[in-house]
Amino acid sequence: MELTLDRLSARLGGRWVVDGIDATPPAGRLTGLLGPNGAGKTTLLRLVAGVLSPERGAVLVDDGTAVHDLPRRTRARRIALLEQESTSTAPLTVREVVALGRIPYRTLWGRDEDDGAVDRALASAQAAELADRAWSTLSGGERQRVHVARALAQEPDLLLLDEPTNHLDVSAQLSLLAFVRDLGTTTVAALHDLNLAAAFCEHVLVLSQGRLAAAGHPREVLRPPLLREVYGVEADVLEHPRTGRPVIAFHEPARGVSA
Ligand SMILES: Nc1ncnc2c1ncn2[C@@H]1O[C@H](COP(=O)(O)OP(=O)(O)OP(=O)(O)O)[C@@H](O)[C@H]1O
Repeated sequence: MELTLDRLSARLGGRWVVDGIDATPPAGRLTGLLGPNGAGKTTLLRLVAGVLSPERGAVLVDDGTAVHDLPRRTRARRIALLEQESTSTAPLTVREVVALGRIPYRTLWGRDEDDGAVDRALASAQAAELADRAWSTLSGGERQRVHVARALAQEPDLLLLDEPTNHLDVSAQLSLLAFVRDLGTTTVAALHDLNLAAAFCEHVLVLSQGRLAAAGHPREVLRPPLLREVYGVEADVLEHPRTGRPVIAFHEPARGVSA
């Protein structure tokens, strides 16, 4: 899906939390949404998903249709949002949780048009072995994989992931991001781990206090002056010996000096 953010702005609690963002995440690729705590990443993802309405500007898809003008069912089929720390307290099995992602595809009689979609999504998210478990008994990392499966079951054209690697061990983090990168779906993922973003993203957007501080390929964007300005950290940026991508080696903060 083609996606354009056009002067996108939203105010929460009387403050501009997303402030005039212009951006074009590349279609069919993985874009990392970066920035310190409170920078506006979650709010931006919710605006793009159409869950929140912008106060100014717009989110445009395809030939320039505003996300908010898409019919509800179309939006539910085409855009999946994996929220941070999604919870579900209902006594559901994992398969039932993933099947919630298929609701926009149910016919009037409640039948899914594609009864293989749930199994495909479970397999892709490496959660197939959890299918018959009770949701409430899963570990944090297992729950995260199931949430990813639910978003994949929606078979969206635009995948929005808020900290998808939360709770995942290193192997699961690498497999998830490699999978999402190779999916060919326009994906925007809020990430805190800059080295994961550097390794897997084609494009990164860096937010700072609601504004776009930088955008581009991680190699161009993730440089020491930007890391200092946006995150208040010192770092050396090296080159990965195998991939040529940036590897960020952070310095310890100086004692007694706050960022
Ligand atoms: N409903 C709300 N009312 C008032 N302020 C809000 C509301 N929701 C979010 N904010 C504020 O907006 C700012 C941006 O929040 P947001 O959750 O988008 O940031 P984030 O970049 O996702 O942060 P984190 O990395 O900590 O998850 C924060 O300062 C937050 O306190």
